[in-house]
Amino acid sequence: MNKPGIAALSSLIAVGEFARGREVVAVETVIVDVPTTRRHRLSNTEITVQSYVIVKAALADGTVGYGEAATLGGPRWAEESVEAIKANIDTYLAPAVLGRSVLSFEANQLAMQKAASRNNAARAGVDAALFDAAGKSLGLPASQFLGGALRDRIEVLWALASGDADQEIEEARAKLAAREHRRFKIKLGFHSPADDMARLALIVAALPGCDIVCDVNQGWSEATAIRYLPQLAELGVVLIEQPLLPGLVAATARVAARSPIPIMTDEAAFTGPEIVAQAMAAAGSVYSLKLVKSGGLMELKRAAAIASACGMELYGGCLLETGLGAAAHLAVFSTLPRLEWGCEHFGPRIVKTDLTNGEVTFKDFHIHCPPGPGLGVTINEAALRSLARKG
Ligand SMILES: O=C(O)C[C@H]1C=CC(=O)O1
Ligand SMILES: [Mn+2]
Repeated sequence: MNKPGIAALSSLIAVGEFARGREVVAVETVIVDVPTTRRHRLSNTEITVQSYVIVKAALADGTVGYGEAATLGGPRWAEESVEAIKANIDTYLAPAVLGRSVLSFEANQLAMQKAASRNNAARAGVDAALFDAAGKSLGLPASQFLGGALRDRIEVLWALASGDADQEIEEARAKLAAREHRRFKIKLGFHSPADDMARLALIVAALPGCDIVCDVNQGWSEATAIRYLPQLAELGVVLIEQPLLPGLVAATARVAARSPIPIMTDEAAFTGPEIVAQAMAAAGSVYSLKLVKSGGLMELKRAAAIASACGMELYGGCLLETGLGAAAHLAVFSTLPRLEWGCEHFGPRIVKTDLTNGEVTFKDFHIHCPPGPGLGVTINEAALRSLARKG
């Protein structure tokens, strides 16, 4: 059987009346450096400034869409840095989608995958801008292209990550009092395990009734994880995220087998085959969904389907995105048949200046999906200009 090429598929769809005027005519990028409200520590990096690449896609009909590619601490959380993301979008990904119909979502993603392998955050940034432009041009929310929304709000967790228990308790109490968050993620692995346990015990005692998730960001060995599992269980921790290095699949599976607390796979699985490998090895029973891992909105929805089919529960992960990146995730999360663990898109509140005009809102412990066309957010152009990296 002859397989139609990407170009042929794209033009097949592009003959439709809806495609007219909806060709991508420009893709521009800018790096922004956004200070955070406090130091955010992980086992292997820490930040006081969050850097993103903001992607602007323009259509022939004059519509403009925006997307965001997030990083954490330079090329530390993952291999992509904002400098590399910008260069690879400008040189490879933008030319791959220019001239194509913005409505050819699958063909555009395939063209980007052909132009650059991996580069998931970069592809996700362009993909989000295209979904935003497509939705704004047609007056439809991006979730409509993904099967339509099943929910308009999602329970949202807040991460405590200064490393100072007193500060963290005060921060959590303020979030509780404002009825914004009642689930908290504690970052572990930057203090000694014994110090982390003492810090965790103080936080748990100060927050009765709150769900506590611990993210080790690969900071422990198998032996350390096994040694501290009983204490984590005793403290009532509900989920342990990425305790070991991604390559330690068998060791993580042994930890999972002894753990009364489910293990969540984060950095260990970006692609579909990686998700399947983790699930088949029994190394994780919950999967953290992130655009920077999956490379696009449709791809993120596929990752959710793969993880679910393997029996994993789903958690809406983040990389401290602004309202723009959060909205791109919410467009997908809102359409998922299952999202057992809610999400953690606290990013718009940890940055000192959000890049949107506040369409993503936090109320009654939920993040509310912005209902407008495209990703449902508009860009605060003055903030974008003032935070854009110069030179
Ligand atoms: O989960 C991560 O590993 C990355 C990031 C997301 C939330 C947070 O506190 O850190
Ligand atoms: Mn994580």
